[in-house]
Amino acid sequence: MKIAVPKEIKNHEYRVALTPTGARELVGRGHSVSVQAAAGEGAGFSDSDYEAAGAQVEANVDALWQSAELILKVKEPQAEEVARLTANQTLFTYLHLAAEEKLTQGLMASGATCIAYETITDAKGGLPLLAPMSTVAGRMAVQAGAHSLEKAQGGSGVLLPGVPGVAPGKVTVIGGGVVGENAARMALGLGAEVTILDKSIARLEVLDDRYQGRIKTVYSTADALDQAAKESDMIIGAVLIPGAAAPKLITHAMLADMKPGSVLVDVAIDQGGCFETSKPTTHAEPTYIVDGVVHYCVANMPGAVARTSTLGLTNATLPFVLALADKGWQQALKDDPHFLPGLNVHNGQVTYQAVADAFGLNSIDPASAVA
Ligand SMILES: NC(=O)C1=CN([C@@H]2O[C@H](COP(=O)(O)OP(=O)(O)OC[C@H]3O[C@@H](n4cnc5c(N)ncnc54)[C@H](O)[C@@H]3O)[C@@H](O)[C@H]2O)C=CC1
Ligand SMILES: CC(=O)C(=O)O
Ligand SMILES: [Mg+2]
Repeated sequence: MKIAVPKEIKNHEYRVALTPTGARELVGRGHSVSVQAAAGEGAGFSDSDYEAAGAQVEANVDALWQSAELILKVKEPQAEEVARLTANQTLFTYLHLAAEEKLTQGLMASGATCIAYETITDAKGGLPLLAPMSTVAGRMAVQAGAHSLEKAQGGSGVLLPGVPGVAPGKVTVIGGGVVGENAARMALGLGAEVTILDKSIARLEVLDDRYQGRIKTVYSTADALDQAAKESDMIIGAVLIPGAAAPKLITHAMLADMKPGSVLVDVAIDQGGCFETSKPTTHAEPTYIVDGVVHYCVANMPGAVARTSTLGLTNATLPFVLALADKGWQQALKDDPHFLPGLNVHNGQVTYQAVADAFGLNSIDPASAVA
């Protein structure tokens, strides 16, 4: 199979979808791999590393896209990438479609087969291709939030661990999944007072057991959210309803109850965000202030730590990439019930119910697309 790896073009996105190690695996199985010149640079992989692994380095972006059967990316395609996609191509990347109607329409119009990393499941009920980047983003959320608390950033001037004789800052994490637990761990490590809110009692039980009371767990209700808004120095938004738009849990009106200079870090921004006043930001300008509350809403947080993130992401994606290349997308998805929900768009139709629901579109069962 002819596989292409473009250089990512989203703002300050330095990850790459395939490492030289992955290229070597594919080439060893008889596939042809073209990597755009300098695609791996931001993650510490040179063109000659890819060549040594048996890949071709392609400087001509048009030629790279036109010759590909399978395109491997990290971030959702940007407008100029959508325009390049054709009906006989398969795209494998993060898509987050429920947050982006225009992108959804563009992918439908392309006729391409679009498989999202973030809706692939595993036997334990997890999202194995989202989890490594959620781990990164969760760990980064606290350092981004702590920086945002500094006065020069518009923050309240609270140091999370406090000092002897001065109480630590309060961090509330909404959603105790992969992002939430990793954020909570970091905040705990810094010496903050940490509370996690979740709708899942089972998940709160796991966290309570794991952290032995060092992290408070609270069932997420409107009352609990009101209290979090009033008391927290930092709130981290880490909820997910897989594939769907995030619920708005902190409303604009609730900002009036928050302490001036407190910080909202909306990690769920890639699914539309879980705070009403969130809008996507970039690493170039990560924060903005609404009613005295600092908002950090970067939609590709792991892109900033591209070396670690690329290695973590490609460890998780490689088995799926190999299955797509070896078997073709239809057989690969047919053979694996956890890979099948990755299919979001095929042949002009949405194949993921929550994405269709977000925009009032019809969807078809992904199983019918591979039959
Ligand atoms: N901004 C960025 O760069 C990145 C963003 N993300 C995003 O972070 C979000 C969270 O991802 P994960 O932690 O992997 O998901 P997860 O599925 O592991 O955890 C989500 C948690 O939210 C809880 N939840 C759902 N609705 C809730 C509600 N109304 N109130 C309280 N809790 C609720 C669930 O019970 C679950 O425990 C996703 O939108 C993901 O795409 C992930 C990586 C990078
Ligand atoms: C999950 C995601 O959006 C990211 O890693 O950028
Ligand atoms: Mg996005």
